[in-house]
Amino acid sequence: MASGGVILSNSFSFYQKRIVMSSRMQEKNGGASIPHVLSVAGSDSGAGAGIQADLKACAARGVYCSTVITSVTAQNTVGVQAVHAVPEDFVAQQLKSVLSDMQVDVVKTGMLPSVGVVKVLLQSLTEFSVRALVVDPVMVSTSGDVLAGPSILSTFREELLPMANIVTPNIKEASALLGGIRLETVADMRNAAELLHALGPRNVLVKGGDLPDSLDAVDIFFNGEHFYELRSSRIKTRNTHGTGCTLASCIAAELAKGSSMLTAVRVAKRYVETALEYSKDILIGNGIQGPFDHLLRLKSGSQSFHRKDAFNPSDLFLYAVTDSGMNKKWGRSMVDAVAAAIQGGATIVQLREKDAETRDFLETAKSCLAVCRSHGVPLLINDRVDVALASDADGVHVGQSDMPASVARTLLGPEKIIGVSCKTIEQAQQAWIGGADYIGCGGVYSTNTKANNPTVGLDGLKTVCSASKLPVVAIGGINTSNAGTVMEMGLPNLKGVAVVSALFDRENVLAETKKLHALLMEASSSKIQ
Ligand SMILES: Cc1ncc(COP(=O)(O)OP(=O)(O)O)c(N)n1
Ligand SMILES: Cc1ncsc1CCOP(=O)(O)O
Ligand SMILES: [Mg+2]
Repeated sequence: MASGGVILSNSFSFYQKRIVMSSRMQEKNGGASIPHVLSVAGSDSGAGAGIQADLKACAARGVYCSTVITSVTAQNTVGVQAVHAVPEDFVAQQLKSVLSDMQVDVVKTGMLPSVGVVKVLLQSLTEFSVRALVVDPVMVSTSGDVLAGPSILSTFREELLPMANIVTPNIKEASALLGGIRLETVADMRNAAELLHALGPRNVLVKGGDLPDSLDAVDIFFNGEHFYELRSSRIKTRNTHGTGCTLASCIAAELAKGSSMLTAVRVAKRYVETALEYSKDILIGNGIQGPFDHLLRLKSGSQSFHRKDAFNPSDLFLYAVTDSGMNKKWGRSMVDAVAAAIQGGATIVQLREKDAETRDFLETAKSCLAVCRSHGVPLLINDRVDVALASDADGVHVGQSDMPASVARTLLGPEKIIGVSCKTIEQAQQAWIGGADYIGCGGVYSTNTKANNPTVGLDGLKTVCSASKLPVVAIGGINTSNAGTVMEMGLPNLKGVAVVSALFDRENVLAETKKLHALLMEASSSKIQ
């Protein structure tokens, strides 16, 4: 077994020290520590790589990230215009500030511009215990600019790599570390991984993204015993600036959370692939290589991101809630039914699939979303936050026995719409506290669509509407013969009606939706006068 690695995971003295330290911290602060990565790297003014990428990657992976800046680069998507090295004693000062105060789990290195900086780092690591060292041997930027000269190679080989728990070179870096050997095939990468491992790091990941003539991106992971060929399909995008820094930071983050090395590498690869796929079309800067979106939020075409208002309560005016059984009975597809309802005047749609297989539900959601988006009508998913996330729908509607609104909000983020079914003032209050956007109140009248659902009647609706801090939509047994009555009551916060059978258990969805829409328009205009 290699002798390298800052801390051997089975090192008794290390754990003794850590246990003493953390219990002391908790005694003092009374709180729990959170996984912590320290990034020792250079700053990228364009924020695609370097310290900025490390911060975003750790944030995306739910890990705290502190920073020691080794160098400040003037950089954009065109290239590196200038480099200003931070004096070595000031790098040492930053290291001391962080490590003497904070409980760092994993140190991740990026740009280490001089032998002196490497030595300062190694000295700090002998003074302060951390659980692992992840070395991304940054030498050349993706634009081809040199970030660490050849003079540093022997220090990397002889002093840094033996301390590393993992080193993550790309093909050019692996070649440079091994004296310029040719790396052109997967077999060459395996050979390089073995040679690098012999220098002392406990694990090696040789990244094959730059390997010519390959449809897949192949990385070789070697732990001293086994080789793993980690393959993923190559994503066609210009937005790959910072992938190396991000991958290494993500490995560090997963290690800090307690993953094994192989799991950390696998998770990190999947995360980078997802982020690249998600942001393959975003446009930042005019150079040939752009940054990507670590937080998966800038995706072009995502209407929900670009929507000006996260939620407009007037969208609740005519709320169409689907039912696949009814649509099947009348011989039409879900997409056709949704399109007809929108054409007839539905202002929001909820996909309510109680019996569908998850895979079919997701496909239906995606198809319906395309229709809804093309008409600017929000699409919500009934019950299933996972399907809402996977389809990028505009939100969810949850009931009292479904996922709590507060949890759905955490998962879906601030922009998505969340509706909650409420029959009482207390439930309405809880929905508001939980971060919901609206409440659905009912059943107002009895219905065959939802079994075992006690009605609240018009009185119950009135009680909830009067107390609610959120906009309300009435649901349950509402149709063309009673919708006018509901709306003409002029209840505070009542914005519209939600209907299933009155639209979808009918032969002509378009005609029925138009009829209900006209009636609601009339009821709301009579309310204004
Ligand atoms: C707009 C709207 N209001 C209420 C409901 C009912 O939701 P829930 O109580 O979770 O019952 P199910 O629909 O899941 O059976 C709703 N779907 N939409
Ligand atoms: C889902 C739901 N939640 C309360 S009543 C109800 C069913 C509404 O269906 P319909 O409009 O056919 O009465
Ligand atoms: Mg439900």
